[in-house]
Amino acid sequence: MSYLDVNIKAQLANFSLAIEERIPLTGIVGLFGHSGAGKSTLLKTIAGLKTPAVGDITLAGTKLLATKERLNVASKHRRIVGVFQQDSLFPHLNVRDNLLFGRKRLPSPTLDADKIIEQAGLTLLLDRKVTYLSGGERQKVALVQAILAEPKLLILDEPVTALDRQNKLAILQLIKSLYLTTQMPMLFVSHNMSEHEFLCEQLYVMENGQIIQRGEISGVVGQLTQEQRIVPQTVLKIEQTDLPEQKGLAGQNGLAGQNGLVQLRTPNGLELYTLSDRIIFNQGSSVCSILASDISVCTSPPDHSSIVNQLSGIITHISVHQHQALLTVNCSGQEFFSAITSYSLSQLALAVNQPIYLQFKASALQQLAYQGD
Ligand SMILES: Nc1ncnc2c1ncn2[C@@H]1O[C@H](COP(=O)(O)OP(=O)(O)OP(=O)(O)O)[C@@H](O)[C@H]1O
Repeated sequence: MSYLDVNIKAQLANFSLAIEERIPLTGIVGLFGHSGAGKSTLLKTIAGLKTPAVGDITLAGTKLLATKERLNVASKHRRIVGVFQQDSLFPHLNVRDNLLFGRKRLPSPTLDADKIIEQAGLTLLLDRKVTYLSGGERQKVALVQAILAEPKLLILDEPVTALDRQNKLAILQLIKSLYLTTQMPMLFVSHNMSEHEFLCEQLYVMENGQIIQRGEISGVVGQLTQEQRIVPQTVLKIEQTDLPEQKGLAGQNGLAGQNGLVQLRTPNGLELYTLSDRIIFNQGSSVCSILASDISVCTSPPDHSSIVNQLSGIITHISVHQHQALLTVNCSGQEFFSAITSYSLSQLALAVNQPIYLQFKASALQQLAYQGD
């Protein structure tokens, strides 16, 4: 396994950055932090765009910075490429030439460029000028351009923040599928936890110039919730909506099913209900979320309940902080988060590995983003 080792100290006016971290480059690694936490400063330092007062940075065994030895590899030689909120495509070049730009410098490229361009759905756009692309298409080109430069580390710094929600999921899904194809080390930075939950297995959390949490995403999310730093939510991929009565468009965006309910199905076969005005219907896949505070639990199957979403699962993790408890529950392979009081936790005598029933209203299931055809 390769690592990104960062051991740096920097002072920028009133802001101090102090990082001492060994980050395993496996899966897409998430970096979360609220505005001003120091994410951009850290990324710029890793990429060689800022030099800290003291420190060492080593990427996959190659030393990039060692201030004691006066070693500071120039940014352009670090083999670290970034994709940002705003792309920096060359306006005078077409899509093909933009895509292949960074590749020219590679002595022996290993990725199959045609295959990746096809995977990203860019083949038909190759001859088009980038000034004639939509925002989502431009970001796809920026992403594939970065991947085709075959960096040792790809930094994705808020890459979907500037996109409308219709394009967000398409780019997130593309990042995921390109990671699976290339296994390229990726550091994904965002202040949106849903995006991390969708993409990352490992998460690092920054605050005040330091990494304050690290580890497997569900554990980190649980911890942040308990400390009331974030509102936790379950993020679900939705594969299809398939009630036969969902025929005919209602309103601008949605499909009206029977009683205004729309049935959704996840890839693991869970069938859930939402309200027709909570979802933009499209034939493509979608992502929905439910706040942990909207999911309640029962130790026996709920009977005669008005709540339409009822699932059975197994408790896999419980974390308690003051008067709040966060349960992680596995239902047919999908993790759900439920926030309950520690009073309910003890009243119901809940424990890890215990079978349990979850309930949440249709109105609690909201769409995060959707992908068009
Ligand atoms: N050149 C500089 N001189 C002085 N202070 C700076 C400089 N660059 C950044 N800062 C300060 O460092 C802190 C961290 O900024 P940074 O941009 O790294 O945060 P961030 O987590 O990336 O935030 P955002 O998500 O809003 O981009 C901020 O308080 C910022 O004002």
